[in-house]
Amino acid sequence: MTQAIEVRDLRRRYGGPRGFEAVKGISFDVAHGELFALLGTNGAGKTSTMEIVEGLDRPSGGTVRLLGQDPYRDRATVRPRIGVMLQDAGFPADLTVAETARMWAGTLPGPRPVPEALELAGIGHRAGVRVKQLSGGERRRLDLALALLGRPEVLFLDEPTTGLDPESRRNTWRVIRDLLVAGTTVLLTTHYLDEAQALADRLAIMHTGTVVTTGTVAQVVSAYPARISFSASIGTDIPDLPGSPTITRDGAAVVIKTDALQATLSALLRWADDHALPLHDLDARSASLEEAFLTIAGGTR
Ligand SMILES: Nc1ncnc2c1ncn2[C@@H]1O[C@H](COP(=O)(O)OP(=O)(O)OP(=O)(O)O)[C@@H](O)[C@H]1O
Repeated sequence: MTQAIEVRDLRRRYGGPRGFEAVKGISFDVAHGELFALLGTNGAGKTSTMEIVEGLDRPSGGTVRLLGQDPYRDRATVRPRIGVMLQDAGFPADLTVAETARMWAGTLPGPRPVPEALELAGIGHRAGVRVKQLSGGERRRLDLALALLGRPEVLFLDEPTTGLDPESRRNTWRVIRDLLVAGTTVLLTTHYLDEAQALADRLAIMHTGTVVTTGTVAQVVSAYPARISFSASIGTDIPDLPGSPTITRDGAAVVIKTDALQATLSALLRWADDHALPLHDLDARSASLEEAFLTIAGGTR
């Protein structure tokens, strides 16, 4: 079966052939019904990538297939099958929520009933309110409702929960999960790593226009070392430990990074027991998505 989205060696240069290359030859696939998250530092190229996959922009190099078609050239046939959550849909602020949705629905073939889309996005209770009176979070929900109006097969969500309070974020996550269960494919950008962890089947971490790592959360995280930290009396000699860990000390604070958490930790605890040495503030954990991200953002991998 073909993928819902296929991106091959995608490039996007701004300002002509000698201009700035914001996306430097990236490749990824998104299967039907999958949520793929693009993560990355500011300016990494996520929005540039998203806009090309949506068909808003032409690549400077490489190819993109969206639902088997070229999203830029075949935009007229692809557009009705996708939903894009715009940051600011640009409707008159004097219209009410329901009027805005009806106006948008008027441009779509076979849209959902407006009340259904508003309820789905959790903004049904504000249907009669003028857009200019909505809070920032309510605006984001209206943006989501508009994206859902066309019953999209592929949904593009560019930072969908930025500015939402924690409860609204979780409501939006529920909406997204329900859409995935119903078979919708989702391409998401987010700065919230917990959002990617909660929703993404697979993800890519971008940095300065390239994909540095991609895979499931577990696959991405497994490439980074686990971390053990504790405080020990200054002058204590830490023994050789299995797993070839790197050990750094700052006064009494010790940080051990290892690819073999269980073996390193077991040996450390045995050694501490044998010497009746208390390890204060002992903490041991596998790498997190945040650590992988920060390592990449810091340019150390
Ligand atoms: N129209 C444009 N003309 C020139 N440069 C642009 C244009 N759009 C984006 N860029 C540049 O391309 C790079 C990538 O921008 P992009 O918006 O794709 O990054 P991003 O990963 O979405 O960042 P953020 O997380 O800050 O939204 C940035 O350096 C940006 O300044």
